[in-house]
Amino acid sequence: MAAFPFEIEATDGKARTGVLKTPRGDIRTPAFMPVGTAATVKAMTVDQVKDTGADIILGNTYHLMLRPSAERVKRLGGLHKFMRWDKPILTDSGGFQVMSLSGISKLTEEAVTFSSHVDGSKHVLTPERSIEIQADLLGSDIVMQLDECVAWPAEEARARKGMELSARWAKRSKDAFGTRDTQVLFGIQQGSTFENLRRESSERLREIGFDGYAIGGLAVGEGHQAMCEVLDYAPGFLPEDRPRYLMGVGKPIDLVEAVARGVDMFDCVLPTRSGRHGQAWTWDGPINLKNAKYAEDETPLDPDSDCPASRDYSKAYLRHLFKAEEILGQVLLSWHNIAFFQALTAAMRAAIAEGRFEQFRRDFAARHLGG
Ligand SMILES: Nc1nc2c(CCNCC3CCCC3)c3[nH]c(NCCc4ccccc4)nc3cc2c(=O)[nH]1
Repeated sequence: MAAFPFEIEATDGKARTGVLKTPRGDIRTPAFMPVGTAATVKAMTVDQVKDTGADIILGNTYHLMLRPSAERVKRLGGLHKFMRWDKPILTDSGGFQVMSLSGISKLTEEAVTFSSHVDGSKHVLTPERSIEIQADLLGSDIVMQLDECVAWPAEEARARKGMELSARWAKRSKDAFGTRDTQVLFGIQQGSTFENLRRESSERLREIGFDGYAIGGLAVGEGHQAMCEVLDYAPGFLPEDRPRYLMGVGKPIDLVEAVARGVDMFDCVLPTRSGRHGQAWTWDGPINLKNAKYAEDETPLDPDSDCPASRDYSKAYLRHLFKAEEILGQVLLSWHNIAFFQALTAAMRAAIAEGRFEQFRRDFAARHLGG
């Protein structure tokens, strides 16, 4: 019996809508998970994040093990208490962040060793240590195996090596995790853009057995089309009765096209990162609020939204805040963008439940990409 029941309430083609039930609360899928890298969803309070409708956020092993250290978070009561977020938290295992953030790093069968981008100190991440940090010290609800995300493009032989290492680390992660009744472990499918490797990766993960399955190794530069081509088959290799989480994705159109191919969960820094730089995501596509055309535009970003940042402030005011480099601009736009991503997933859940997802998908693309 899975530790977290996943109830699929409706399907429409390959798209699914359901609920992943956890001791800290239900996660409605399709779900967008805001990224809370250093124990904060940047520029937002946890009450604002909750206000957007987010059911779960991400925490980050890599950042928190470097600062303030996982042991200190543990001594302070764990990540939920530390940051005052009482709903579910999913933590990534840290390997991906090492490869993309830290300077010197070495990857062997045993571990990833690296020097901190904060103070240059040396650190070691093994599958076992990552599980200890996530499950025992941070106390996250959904734990990710340590994996190797192979850079794109990759030769098949290189992609196979990374997939097989990740599969061996999946086993070590599962053994270290053991059986727990209030936390779960997700495996991560690898294999770059090779269908046979993706299938093999999935078979190895299913043999080991996980409560949920992530699709890794994508959104690494391959582009929307190539990602969709992999998603035409990769989700289907994973158990259909367990959640499928596409890591690091993505733009609104990526979410819609991935849901159409059977994906349930997403995370991306895009809404918060682009918000801090003045980019607002809307049903009519992204807009850059620093653009002079908004200088006297008194309309809000979305008058129909229940998010104050989207409904109550004029584009003229938001533009002013960015031109004046006022912190409030970053706060309001992060809030708006997260609220938009939550409104998008809520609209997809409703469309699937009502059997009209294909129409939603066509209408969304026409309006959002229409220009
Ligand atoms: N374990 C693991 N993590 C991956 C991640 C990190 C997901 N977010 C983690 C959060 C935890 C805290 C930080 C992030 C990925 N992120 C991306 N693309 C991001 C692309 C992107 C980059 C910048 C802006 C927008 C999109 N591909 C990913 C692949 C993997 C993977 O195979 N394995």
